Amino acid sequence: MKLDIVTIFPDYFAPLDVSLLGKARRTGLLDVRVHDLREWTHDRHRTVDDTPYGGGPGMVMKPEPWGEVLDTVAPPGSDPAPRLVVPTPSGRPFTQAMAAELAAEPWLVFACGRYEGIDSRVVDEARTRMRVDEVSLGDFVLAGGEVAVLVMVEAVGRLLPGVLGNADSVTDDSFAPGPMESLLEGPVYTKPPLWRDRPVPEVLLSGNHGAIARWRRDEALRRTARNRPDLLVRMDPGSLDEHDRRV
Ligand SMILES: COC(=O)COc1cccc(COC(=O)c2cn[nH]c2)c1
Repeated sequence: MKLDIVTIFPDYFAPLDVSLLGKARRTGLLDVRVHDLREWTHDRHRTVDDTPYGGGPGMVMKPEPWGEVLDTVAPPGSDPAPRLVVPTPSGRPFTQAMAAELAAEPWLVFACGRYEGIDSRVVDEARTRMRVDEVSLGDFVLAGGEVAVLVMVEAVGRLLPGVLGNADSVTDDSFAPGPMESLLEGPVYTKPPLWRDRPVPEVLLSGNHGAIARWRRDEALRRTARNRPDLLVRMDPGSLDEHDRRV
């Protein structure tokens, strides 16, 4: 997969050289390129922002540099065209399903907004020649898109075959399709069996895989009911059996 990231703070993406994603880059699974938007400015001060039309606080990112960098990074007529992903508080919610969808794309371009945002004509113009997704990571405001892009690159990158050591840990993710879909992960344990007078739940040491699976589902249901009741109401009632309802 090819990833292009456009930002005024390229150093934010140094972390992509470490850990899993660093290995994926070195093995060629991921081809990540970071572009400094200021290289597409032509004035002495390398200006990327200006005051908002209609007044109001803060600054808006000028359209010209964005138009030029997107023309360079994703020349009109590129085939396949890339998918442009723009993190923004006013976007569609980013979910595991969207991460999986993006992981199937051959080429993603991430645009990191700053200040009050990017001149809206940039996204409008980009839509004429590529798919554009304005994506929100949650109901909060960051100073810019860089951290949001790091989150999305990690969420997408770990789904790429070969990037993660153990493919199984992707299939039983929270929110991954299957019987535990849209349930939160339950508690996990490892050695020692007793730690500061706290034992590991007996069932997990029993070797009774049916009982272990049931216990894990019960714990996932309990945690979901406690922390994310909204997920439970969204679940298909058919996927909850009599036992589930009593948990
Ligand atoms: C068209 O898109 C834009 O103009 C994007 O502009 C901005 C401006 C400021 C900050 C950000 C980063 O995104 C978030 O803060 C964010 C995403 N999810 N939750 C919070 C982006």
